[in-house]
Formats: sequence, C-alpha cells, structure tokens
Amino acid sequence: MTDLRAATPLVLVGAGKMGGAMLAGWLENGLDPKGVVLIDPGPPPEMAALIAARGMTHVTAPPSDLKAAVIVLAVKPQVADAVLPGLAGLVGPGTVVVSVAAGKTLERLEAGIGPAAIVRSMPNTPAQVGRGITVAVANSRVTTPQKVLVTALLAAVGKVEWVAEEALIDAVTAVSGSGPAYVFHLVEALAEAGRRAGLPDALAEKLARATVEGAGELLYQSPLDPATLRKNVTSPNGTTAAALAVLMGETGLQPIMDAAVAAAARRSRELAG
Ligand SMILES: NC(=O)C1=CN([C@@H]2O[C@H](COP(=O)(O)OP(=O)(O)OC[C@H]3O[C@@H](n4cnc5c(N)ncnc54)[C@H](O)[C@@H]3O)[C@@H](O)[C@H]2O)C=CC1
Ligand SMILES: O=C(O)[C@@H]1CCC=N1
Repeated sequence: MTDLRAATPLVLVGAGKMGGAMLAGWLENGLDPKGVVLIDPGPPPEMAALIAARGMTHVTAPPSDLKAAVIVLAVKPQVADAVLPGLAGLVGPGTVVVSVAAGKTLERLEAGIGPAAIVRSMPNTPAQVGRGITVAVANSRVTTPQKVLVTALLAAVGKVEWVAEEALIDAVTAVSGSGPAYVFHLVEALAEAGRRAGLPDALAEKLARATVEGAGELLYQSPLDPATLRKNVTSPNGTTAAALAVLMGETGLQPIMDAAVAAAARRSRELAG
C-alpha cells in the first residue's frame, strides 16, 4: 500500500464524480481522512454520507488558516477560473496543485491561482476501484519530491503516466478520460442489440454487462495483446467472423471511434477557456 501521509493536508476542491472517485480510492489506500479538507458547496448525497462517516472536514469556502501539501482541483472546467483565485491563500512553499479539470492548461491554472507548482492531470473514474489511469504533466515549478508525491497519490488509484508535452493531454482526455463512457455505452448498445435479437430485457443486460466485465478482466490478466485475444474468439467462418466483418468493415467501429476521439479532443481544447 502506498504511504499517503505526505499528501496531507490534502484539500479536495469539488467532491463530485471524479473528485469523489479519487477520494474513495485514496481512503481505501490508507489516506488519513483527518488530513482531508473538502471544499464543495453541494457534494452528491453519497459523498456527503462518506464525508460524515469518515469524519472529514467539509467546508464550503477555502479556510484562511491552512497551507495545503496538496490541492486537488476537481470542479467543472467552467467554474475553475472562478474558484482558483480563492485558493491562492492555501498555497505555501511546499504546496503542489493537481488539477483534473478537462482542458484547463497549466498557464491558465497559474493565471488563476498565482505562482505555484502545478500538475495538470487527466484521470478516469475507474480510480474508484483502484483501476484508473492518469496522465500528468507538470509545470516548471514542480520539484522532484512533489512529482514523487503526486505519483504516489495517483498510483494509489491506478496507473500513472507522465508526459512532457502538454498538448498531448487533449488526446489523452479523449481516449482514457472519457473512454470509460464509451465502454459503458458499448454495454448499452450490446444489450439493446440483444433485445432486438429477441432476448428478454434482463437477460440481454446481464449478458452484455458480464461480457464486458469478463473481457476487461481477461485483458487485464492476460499477457496477450487485444488483437490476439480477439482472434482467440474468432473461429474461421464462424459467428464472430460474421460480426467482425461488420464491425471492422469500412463503416465499422474504427471510423466512428476516430470521429468520437477527435470530437472529444476538440472539446478539450475549447474548454481551455
Ligand atoms: N467525470 C469524469 O469521468 C472525469 C472528470 N474529470 C474532470 O473532473 C472535474 C469534475 O468533473 P465531475 O466530477 O464529473 O463533475 P461533478 O459535477 O460530479 O463534480 C463537481 C463538484 O464540484 C462542486 N463544486 C461546484 N462549484 C464549486 C465550488 N465553487 N467550489 C468547490 N466545489 C464546487 C460540485 O458541487 C460537485 O460536487 C471536471 O473538471 C472534469 O473535466 C476528469 C476526468 C474524468
Ligand atoms: O466529460 C468530461 O468533460 C470529463 C473529462 C473526461 C471525462 N469526463
């Protein structure tokens, strides 16, 4: 288990779906709830329950008497600019700010909060079960120990990759940040196709869900690459081959995925503000 003691006091700004998923993962991994301060005027009910159950400090505005070790900014990009100046007082000489806000550039973040060590990162919600992946980029003020600390924090909820080129984060957002939604939609679409093929509702849902769960777990545990795993399902001239002729055809999944990822990356660039 990662030692997260150096990450406190940790101020989490925005304890919604992403901030909450990371927090749940950190608590699972031993983060001391007494070292956590949550700033959120309206957390979702399940988060409010977790805050109460674990005795975390919950405020609706930044406290004036605290210097944070880590500030995690997990509010919507559209409210980040308004929130950042109010967080400046929490920044001390050792503080590192970690933003998960889609689109918000390091330059824009620093313009809001003032001179600070800042990491722009893109996690995803499987962080909640310790199976996220986060890609991060640091500004020039981030020290090596701060990078080690942020890596420990992010690694507590999944895999971590650092990039030197900030522009890559828009494509990262489009692939892994938003990606879980594409997979969940695949479950919805597979279930719907099953219903249209005559399966009862509950069975169609159960089959689609279990198939994606199982395929994901196989991918996780297997040393084989996805193409080989796919080929292992595909008998020559069998049922899978018939389906893949559609999915891998000219109007199949690849052009749709290309368009979806391009749209998400474009939106990430727009969200810079
Ligand atoms: N949901 C996801 O899968 C991912 C989200 N992100 C990023 O995470 C950020 C948050 O997104 P979600 O968690 O999905 O949104 P959300 O709406 O679930 O959570 C945002 C939280 O911020 C709180 N909030 C609003 N105004 C605030 C303020 N002035 N001060 C403090 N807290 C305030 C809200 O009450 C809410 O609990 C966004 O910037 C998004 O781009 C990044 C990766 C994945
Ligand atoms: O949809 C969004 O904008 C955020 C960023 C990645 C996932 N959710």
